[in-house]
Formats: sequence, C-alpha cells, structure tokens
Amino acid sequence: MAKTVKRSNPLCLEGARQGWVTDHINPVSFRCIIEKRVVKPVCASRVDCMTSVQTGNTSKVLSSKRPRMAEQINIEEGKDGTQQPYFTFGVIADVQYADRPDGISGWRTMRFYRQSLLHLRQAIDEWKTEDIPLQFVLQLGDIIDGCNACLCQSSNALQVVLKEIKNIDVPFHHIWGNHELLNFDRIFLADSPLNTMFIADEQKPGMGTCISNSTDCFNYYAYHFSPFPNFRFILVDSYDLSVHGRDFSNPKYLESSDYLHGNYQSKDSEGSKDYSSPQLKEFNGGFSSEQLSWLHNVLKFSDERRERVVIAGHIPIHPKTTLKTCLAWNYIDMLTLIHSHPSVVCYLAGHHHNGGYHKDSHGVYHVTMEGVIESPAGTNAFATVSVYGDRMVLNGRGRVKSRVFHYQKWPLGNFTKSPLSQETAEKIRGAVTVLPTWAKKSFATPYTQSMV
Ligand SMILES: Nc1ccn([C@@H]2O[C@H](COP(=O)(O)OP(=O)(O)OC[C@H](O)CO)[C@@H](O)[C@H]2O)c(=O)n1
Repeated sequence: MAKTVKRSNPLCLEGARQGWVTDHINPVSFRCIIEKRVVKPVCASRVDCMTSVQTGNTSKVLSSKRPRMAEQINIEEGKDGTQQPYFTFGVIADVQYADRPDGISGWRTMRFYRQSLLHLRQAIDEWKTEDIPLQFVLQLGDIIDGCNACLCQSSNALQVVLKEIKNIDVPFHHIWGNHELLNFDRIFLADSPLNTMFIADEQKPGMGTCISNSTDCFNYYAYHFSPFPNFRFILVDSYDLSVHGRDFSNPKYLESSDYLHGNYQSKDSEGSKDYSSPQLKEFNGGFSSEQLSWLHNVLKFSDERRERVVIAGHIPIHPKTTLKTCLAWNYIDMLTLIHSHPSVVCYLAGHHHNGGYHKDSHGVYHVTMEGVIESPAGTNAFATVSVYGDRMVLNGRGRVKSRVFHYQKWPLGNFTKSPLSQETAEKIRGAVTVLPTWAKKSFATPYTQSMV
C-alpha cells in the first residue's frame, strides 16, 4: 500500500486566502474546508480518504487490449494516396471533475465541475462511434480537480472518472497534471490506475531508461510507445521538477524548491540571469536533466529510424500557446531539445484552459487543448487525430479548433550522428538551465529568443 504525505493543499489555502472559492463557489460546500483548515491542517485526513481507492491491478481498470500492430509498411511522404488514415487517436485535457456546483476560478473564469463529467461521457460516446476505431486516447492531465482533496473526495472522484473511461474499450494514456498532485502524492499515483506506464514500449538499448528508486517510485513519469510502424508517442512529465507530490525530505523536492526560488534562473540573450520568469509558480513544474537526457535518447532513436513523433505533456512549452504564467519552468530547455530532433511533429498540452496554437520557427506544431472544465453545457473540448503518411489531422470538437500538422522534410545528410547543425548548435549554447551531460558537450554559443 502506498505511503501518503500529510500536507496542506496549497490550492485550498490559496483559495481560502484569496477568498475566491468562498466568494464564488457555493459557500455551503466550502464551509467544511474552512473549518478543517482552522481546526487542523487542511486535508490532514487524506490517508483515510484514500484507502478506498483500488491500487495496483491497473489492467482491471484499463483495457488490456494492446494497440493493433500493422505489418511494417513503407511510408512515403507526400505520396500518401490513401484517404484512410493509418490510425486515429483521441485527445482530452483538464476534465477536473468534482461533485460540486459551478464556480468562478482565481482566473475569473467559470468552471463547470459536474458538467465536466458529462462532457467526458459525451467525448467517449462520440469516440465510440468514430468510423475508424481509435487506437488509444491521450488524457493530458488534471482529470479530477484539486478541490476534491479539500472535500476529502479524491478517491471517490477518481473512481467516478475511471468508471466513465471503462465505457470504451480503448486504452487511455494518462498524464499527471498539477491537480493530480494536489489530490495524491507521486507514490500513490505510481501505484494507481493513473500510471499507464505498463503500456509503454520496451526500452531498447540506447534509448535510455526510466529510473526508479525505493524512495520515489519514479524519478519521472515518462514513457513512449509506437502504436503503428514509423510513429512514436512520448508522454513527458512536466511535474518531474515540482514542489507538489513529494515528501519535503525528498532530494527532488529540494532541487525543485531551489529551482522555483531562483537558484537556476534562466538566462537572457546576453547570458545574464533573467529574474522575470513569470512561469516560476508552484502550480507549474519542469523537466529534470535526467528526463531531458532520456528524451534526447528516445528522439535520437526516432530520428535514426525516421519516425514521426508526437510529444504530450500537461504544461505548454511555447509562450505563444499560453499565458506566460502557465508555461513549464524550463520550457526553453524542452524547446531547445525538440528543435534539435527533426522527428518531432507536434507537442500536445493542456493546463491553460483557454487553449492555444502555434507553428514554431522550427516547424513544430504546438497545441494547448481547451480545458473541459471551462466548457459550458452545449459545448465540449476534445479531439480525434487522424494520422496519415504526410500529415496528422486534428479534428477538434466543441471549443477545440481543427488543425493540420504537415510533416517536415527530413534534413539532408547524416543528421542522425549530429542532430544539431553547427549554426543551430551555436545559437542554442547556454539555452538550457539544467544541463544534461549530452548538452554540455553539444552547445557552443548563447541562445537567442529568435529560436522560439
Ligand atoms: N490569477 C491567478 C489565479 C490563480 N493563481 C494560482 O494558480 C494556482 C492554481 O490555480 P488553478 O486555477 O487551480 O490551476 P489550473 O491548473 O486549474 O489552471 C491553470 C490554468 O492555466 C488556467 O487557465 C492557484 O493555487 C493560485 O496560486 C494565480 O497565480 N493567479
């Protein structure tokens, strides 16, 4: 049985301090939170709350059906010819379900906590009737709202959404967002149905491994899988560096706290420390050097095989797709890394509920999915993506706009040995604030904002 951390929930404290939850969300349902906070630390009874959640045996909750593997095919770009996609998958973000009345968030946006469950149900119903059955769904995080922890409803809310998901016989890949970490700690999550790492592909030599240790279960929760030849999906952990979800004594907590409080501030184009980083907030997080190094190895593997890669994480990494306050702490590190790998087609994120879209200067498409939680009745926010030989077509539903991601041409020459051109390498030296070993060797001159 996973150990739990008794800790106050910053969402509850912040909400209570700012008064926005009490002011704008049913004061009756919030009363018990206030009382708990005054009498004893908020959510001190979380251990009791969580005992009823089923742990371990994830295969009972998720479909055991492995994605169908077609025979190896020769994908010729731009000569697709067929109208049929090779495969399709679903995407959804920020369901943030809670059994509580609608309310106004700290961002002055309406949140529809009960409606979000109906939206999830509707998305599943529509996915079930797609002409081409989905191979899988990417759930980009925040499946239940942090307020469940304050209400001692974390386990109940999780069971409610997992029950909905069971209504479709398609595997869900779950990402962890800030609200997962407000409800549960990482040790609990690692042993819960929200850990879908068991659907990951086997790690091959040279691709790096996910490190686990006895104190933390997973240093980071990231994995990749190939549902169809020549295509790879990588789930990254944008709360690998985070002040939530780990015990205060955990070295990663201390590293994250240092990062958040400015010891690793990013640098501006002149190489000076940039103290204006608005993304350095507790409800955001970042990528450790170990994770970036692992990702580099996976992407190198994909480059070499000319695979087309989709990366998915909770927090956006491009400033043009979100408020700057909602970016990953070291988004520049992640951007720099993916720009050095031509296999990357797009980066899918959630977190910023208004959504966003941008094709960056390196031809990488960035989509921030609109949040289900802020979708009123009569709308919704999810997508089905069809994957072809030369493009991916994101068919948005409700508030999500449809998009086409055309693949880039592969660079000439043997890019696999050195994915960075000399010019690119020169541009990005100094870009990474947490330097992985490989990056220390590769980068040679200061980063400029034009890279973004
Ligand atoms: N104006 C604000 C409002 C809130 N905060 C801080 O954000 C923390 C988390 O807020 P929450 O709305 O629960 O987080 P979500 O992940 O649901 O949404 C973030 C989305 O990006 C919004 O589109 C809260 O504890 C406050 O400290 C803030 O800094 N400024």
